Amino acid sequence: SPDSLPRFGVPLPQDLPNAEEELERELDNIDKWGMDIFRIDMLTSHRPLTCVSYTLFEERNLLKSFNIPPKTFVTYMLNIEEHYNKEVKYHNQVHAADVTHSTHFLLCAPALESVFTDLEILAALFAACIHDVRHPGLNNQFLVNTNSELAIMYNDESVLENHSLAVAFKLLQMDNCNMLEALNKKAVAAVQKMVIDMVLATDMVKHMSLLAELKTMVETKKVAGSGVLLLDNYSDRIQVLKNLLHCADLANPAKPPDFCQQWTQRVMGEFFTQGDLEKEKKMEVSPMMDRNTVVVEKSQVGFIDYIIHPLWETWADLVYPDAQDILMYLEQNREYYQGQIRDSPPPETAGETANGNDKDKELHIDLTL
Ligand SMILES: COc1ccc(C2=NN(C3CCN(C(=O)CN4C(=O)CCC4=O)CC3)C(=O)[C@@H]3CC=CC[C@H]23)cc1OC
Ligand SMILES: [Mg+2]
Ligand SMILES: [Zn+2]
Repeated sequence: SPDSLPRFGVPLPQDLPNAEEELERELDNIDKWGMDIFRIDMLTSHRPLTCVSYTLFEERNLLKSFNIPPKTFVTYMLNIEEHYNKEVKYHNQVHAADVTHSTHFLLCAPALESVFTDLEILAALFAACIHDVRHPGLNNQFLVNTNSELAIMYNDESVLENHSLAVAFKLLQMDNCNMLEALNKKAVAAVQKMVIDMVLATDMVKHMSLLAELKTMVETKKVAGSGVLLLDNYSDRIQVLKNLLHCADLANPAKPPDFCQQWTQRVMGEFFTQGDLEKEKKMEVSPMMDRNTVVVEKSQVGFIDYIIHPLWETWADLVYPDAQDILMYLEQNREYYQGQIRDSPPPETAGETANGNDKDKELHIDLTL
């Protein structure tokens, strides 16, 4: 019947004869880290978020568990997807779909089996879907420095993250969009609080404190007899979910090389666009955003060494040995970028060269050779 939903929630491109079977093949990898979200974006006419979230909610039986009418779920998700910015090169609906899929994968870790309730899983997937909605392709610092409407609205505090949350909960109130309508008030309040806590934790200013807490949790890790994590209070449970979403948001360098490199191109495209705008406005250009000075490969090595590896190494300890393959991809990608850096000589110690000779003399010798 006309009002029945398409199989994957979204209409498929008419000009692709076997789009449905191609899409089915890609979605067969939905429980694998290497699922090709870029191909799903293409096969769904750029609605990967609705397609992936619908597939995941069906697979996890969350629509039935919470009496979410499929039509309502899809209507809401299409609405959310529409509110991601297609012109933004990185923080668009493909990133949201990718983070939602990565969140699902991380929740599947054996160390987390039966640890989280369906309500907590719904909250985590929902948070991933909406966490960057209405992202303008500009960072918080830019919005604050330019006294933007958003920065004033949110008093300079996690401006983008607050905005995404407000938009997501506002859209729930639109016609036929309230996917949480069948939940009782207490459950809705619990989901809303968890989603707010998780999305606010994706603001990179929270990274160091989040990682420090995760390290403490790993050091004092309580494990049940079956080997799964023991989390017996809200604070510990939400702390793991915050870090899980943060890891999913910082998963690009830990993905198969060709996906990692596509994400790098996209994020640098977005960063350089902001850098150009900062130059235009005679502002100081933000770190990693000056297309004339940035060495992309060096930025990736620095990003991996200072941010990504410390986080993922700690996460991998928490769920040991479930994230070992992810760590492998991360180390492989780090080596790739390190190898791409035009071979600069090894760092010299002050005043003398690598083999201990006096710099000037060696330079002299070179010149006369
Ligand atoms: C695929 O590649 C990237 C994907 C996402 C980001 C994000 N970056 N950021 C901050 C930018 C400023 N930061 C740094 O400069 C960190 N840093 C150092 O301090 C030394 C070297 C280095 O890179 C912290 C992260 C974001 O805030 C984005 C939004 C949320 C999550 C990650 C995103 C960066 C990527 O490649 C550099
Ligand atoms: Mg964000
Ligand atoms: Zn994000």
